[in-house]
Amino acid sequence: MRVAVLGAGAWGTALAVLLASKGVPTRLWARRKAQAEALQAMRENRDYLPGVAIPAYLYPTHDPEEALEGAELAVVAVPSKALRETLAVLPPAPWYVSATKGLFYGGEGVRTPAEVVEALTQRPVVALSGPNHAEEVARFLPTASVAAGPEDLARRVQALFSGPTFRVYTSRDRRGVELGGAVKNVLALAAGMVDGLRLGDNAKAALLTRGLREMVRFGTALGGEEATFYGLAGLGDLLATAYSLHSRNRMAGENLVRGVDREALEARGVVEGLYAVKAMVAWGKEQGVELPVAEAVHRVAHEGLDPLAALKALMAREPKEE
Ligand SMILES: NC(=O)c1ccc[n+]([C@@H]2O[C@H](COP(=O)([O-])OP(=O)(O)OC[C@H]3O[C@@H](n4cnc5c(N)ncnc54)[C@H](O)[C@@H]3O)[C@@H](O)[C@H]2O)c1
Ligand SMILES: O=P(O)(O)OC[C@H](O)CO
Repeated sequence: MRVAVLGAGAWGTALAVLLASKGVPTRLWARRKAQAEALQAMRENRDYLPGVAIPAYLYPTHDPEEALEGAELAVVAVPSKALRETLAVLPPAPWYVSATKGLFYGGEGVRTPAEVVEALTQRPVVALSGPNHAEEVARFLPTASVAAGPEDLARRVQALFSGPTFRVYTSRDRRGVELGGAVKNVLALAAGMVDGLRLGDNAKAALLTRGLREMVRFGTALGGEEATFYGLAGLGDLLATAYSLHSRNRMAGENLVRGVDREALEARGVVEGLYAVKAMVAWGKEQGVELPVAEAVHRVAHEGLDPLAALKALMAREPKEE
């Protein structure tokens, strides 16, 4: 039994390290040949996950055929913006685990990464999501995650990834699990703005609590179960990201406040919240649903509004019942 991990960024590498350290033969597909060669030569991913040794059972490759050869399943861990083009260049796997966090909005409404993988491959897909920083998972710090999808395959993912430092729960609510993982990135951008503006603990707690309500409103309207958003893949991931020094989303919020330009925001890695917020706001406008925190993040990140003005506007909203 072999596993293919698609995407040699921080998360793909961490998941591949986790599996290979359990003795699971794992092939890690890197988009760039030079990156695969560097991983082979140095046995370390210096660009995306420095300081973590690559175990013997992990084989990095740029060759699509070699990556998927004999794989029981493929774990998709590329940024959401690269999902379609990645699946287009790779041979199919029997089934997939989607570890990408993101949101798409188009003619078919809101789509999650697992839904996109399923539509493109016509194979079963389990989503794996939770409060999971690659830097900590790869260093074997205690972590919990959720495998959501068809029950038999979710259980298979649970058995495959579980170990002394990685505890996997199963869920049937794949949509809710993925919506939680996408919305928390938008809220983490807002949390980073509060941090950058030094507005204090009260402001951050208020923003995240109201943001959680927004996650529930958005997520249940799209078919997620309310309890999912109070679980690991919702509240759990929101806490891990919004208070983290690792988080690229939270850090991007801080950098937006400092006037760092849009291109430079992704210098430390992909910032999924910048894309997810577009999908959220477009959906909210079409459905006539208010999403005040997401709209404020959108105005700052994509329309150039001053962050302080956006936060003041949130405070000045019409008084209401909690
Ligand atoms: N980093 C984490 O802790 C973490 C944890 C859970 C989930 N995720 C999710 O995993 C996904 C990947 O995140 P990451 O942290 O590994 O990103 P990263 O920024 O560390 O790495 C991105 C990787 O994608 C590759 N890439 C960039 N553009 C590409 C393209 N157009 N086509 C193919 N490959 C491309 C890069 O070469 C790189 O290998 C995101 O959706 C993220 O939200 C990340
Ligand atoms: O670094 P971030 O902000 O993409 O967050 C990483 C993971 O999603 C945390 O669970």
